[in-house]
Amino acid sequence: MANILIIDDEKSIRKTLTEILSYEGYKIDEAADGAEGFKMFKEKSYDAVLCDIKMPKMDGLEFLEKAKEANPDVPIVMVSGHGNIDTAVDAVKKGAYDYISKPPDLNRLLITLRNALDKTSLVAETKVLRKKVNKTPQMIGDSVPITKIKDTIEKVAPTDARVLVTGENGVGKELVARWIHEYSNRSKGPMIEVNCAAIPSELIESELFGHEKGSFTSAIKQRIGKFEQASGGTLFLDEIGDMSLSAQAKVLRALQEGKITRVGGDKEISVDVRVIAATNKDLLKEVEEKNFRLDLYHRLSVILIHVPALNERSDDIPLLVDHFLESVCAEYGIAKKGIDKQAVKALQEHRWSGNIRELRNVVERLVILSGKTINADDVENYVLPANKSNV
Ligand SMILES: Nc1ncnc2c1ncn2[C@@H]1O[C@H](COP(=O)(O)OP(=O)(O)OP(=O)(O)O)[C@@H](O)[C@H]1O
Repeated sequence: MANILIIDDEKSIRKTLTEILSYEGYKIDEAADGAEGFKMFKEKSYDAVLCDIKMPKMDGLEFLEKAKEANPDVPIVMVSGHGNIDTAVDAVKKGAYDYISKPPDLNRLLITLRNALDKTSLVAETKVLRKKVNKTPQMIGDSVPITKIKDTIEKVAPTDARVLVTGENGVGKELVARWIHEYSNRSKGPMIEVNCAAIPSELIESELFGHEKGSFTSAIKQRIGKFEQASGGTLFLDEIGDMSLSAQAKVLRALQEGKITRVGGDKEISVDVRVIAATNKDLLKEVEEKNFRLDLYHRLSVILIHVPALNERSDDIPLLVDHFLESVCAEYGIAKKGIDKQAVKALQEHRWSGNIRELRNVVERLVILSGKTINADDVENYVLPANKSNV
């Protein structure tokens, strides 16, 4: 339930507001002047504040100014007497959410407050989403291979060199690509990802290079391809080993000449793109088997980064477990659970498939099924082969 702070020097007004709002289920704190109110505002987190304008010590406007500085996201509703409607309007200009007049009209009070609280939850939601959308996840680990990878990323990122990232499924290849982009001079540009394995071979060319209207039956509109979308940024070609030979020929040309032509078009379009590719296949073997072009392989693999599977860097497991414990518990909205040394050791000795997502799932399962501190018995009981049930 929402926490509301009421600041008013008139006891009777505080009492009325508190009665109405408590009845509606809000949790209320009261302060008798701006100074006391500001002290409480700093100490506790409120979802909204109702603040009188004329008060001794610190008046409503001063409170508003200070509170906006301390936490601009909390909506403040001014409560104004007859004489100071103008000041209330002024307060709204200075950042107050709205104002209500004394004596407070019940409906207007409740509606204003509800709107203000909706705003608070929207602001909070947007923050969470923004964090989710914008942030490249951390690359956890200080094992020798991960440290080397981080060093290489730092060296390679500012150049425009093409990078081929190899490794099994889910070992963190995309994360490597994201960090190269993030540390590069192109980080303000887009990072566009294409999963070559997920797109049917007859559509991959139009996906990569775009098409002109009417170039094939379903081409109803002109379409801009991923190469053009990534211009000024980075194009991440994931699962490149699954790309058809005819698309490979066109990608090769795009890399050689820095130009593409849309499917069904005849105009050459220059693109300024850095390409990072990834694969879980042995590309040289694919070359031998004539599934992959050697010339494209050479173009893509100026820098090679191999990301080892989890079993080859078990030194990183304690850090990864701690990291996932923190993020899983935060997602569930619970305090971070502990894990004892034996449990960590048991996780380190487990035969992992190599996929980091598997470790995260296991941590999530342990968080759900174990007590406050995860112990070795929990690991024994809950970290089971996929075909066994937890009960
Ligand atoms: N070193 C790491 N620290 C923390 N999280 C990691 C690390 N490596 C990978 N992850 C996380 O594990 C998940 C899988 O990583 P990612 O998608 O980069 O792997 P991938 O090799 O590209 O997978 P795929 O082969 O399925 O395309 C992601 O959620 C990623 O953020």
